[in-house]
Amino acid sequence: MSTPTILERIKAYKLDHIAACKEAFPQAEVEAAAREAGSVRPFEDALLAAIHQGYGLIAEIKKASPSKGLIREDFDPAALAKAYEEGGATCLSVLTDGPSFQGDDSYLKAARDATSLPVLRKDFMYDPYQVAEARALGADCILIIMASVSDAQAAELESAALAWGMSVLIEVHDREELDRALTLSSGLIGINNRDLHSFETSLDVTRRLIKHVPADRLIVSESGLSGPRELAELAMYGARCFLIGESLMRQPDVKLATRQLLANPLTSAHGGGI
Ligand SMILES: O=C(O)c1ccccc1NCC(=O)[C@H](O)[C@H](O)COP(=O)(O)O
Repeated sequence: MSTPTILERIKAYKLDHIAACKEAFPQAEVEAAAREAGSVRPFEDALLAAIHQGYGLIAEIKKASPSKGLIREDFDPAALAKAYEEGGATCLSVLTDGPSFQGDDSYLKAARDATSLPVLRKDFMYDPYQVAEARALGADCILIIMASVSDAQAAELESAALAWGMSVLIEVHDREELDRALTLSSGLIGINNRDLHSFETSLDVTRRLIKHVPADRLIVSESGLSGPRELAELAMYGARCFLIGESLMRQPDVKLATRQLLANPLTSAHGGGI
């Protein structure tokens, strides 16, 4: 038997974790908490508005990763969220997975309470229970990783999120996943430059897949992005939205780094769309 990849290992412990959570907090209780969570902040609409003036940035609060280990020692989710907001980020992404990312549900709440930005719960979703849980925490968007779910699971997760009024970011890494994603209704397609089985990361993934995404979907290029030049280069291919974690988390001044990243966006006046 071959060694499981990181994504397969994450899925295995996550399914155990979901079963344990369901024992401890029955679905009806979590749904009641989700109904009390207050209004949803418009995640997809915020990105659509942002790209009229520049780039849409989903700035990620990420303490550690399986590929890099600890990324940021001085880690205060509320302060980081504020720095991102003041630096001009459009939305936040908060990793809530503990075992692989040193994340925590409380980080999402802290980050969201500290800003007015819409927030993505960045986690590995397999069950509508987690969607209700995400809403109960205050999340405005969930992630569906096509590499880790069946078509039926993806549709079930999407419809649960839409029923809660949330946005859905559907993440793909190859053509087959993209074709499957396009059978769903969400307008947000994340092209992950990182292969979640091997960790190999290349911006060629965005360059290759972007031309197969219909114009009515909003593309978010994710992972391995580190500077304005890279954003401008992908903007030439038609990407206007970016999800960035590690390179911003490694900056001593997160607000300044965010501001500098967004300062001179490539606009249509420069041309665009190769
Ligand atoms: O970041 C990882 O090493 C990783 C490994 C396995 C599954 C998921 C992983 N990351 C989750 C993400 O999607 C990224 O945090 C996100 O796209 C930001 O990427 P980056 O800017 O490279 O931190």
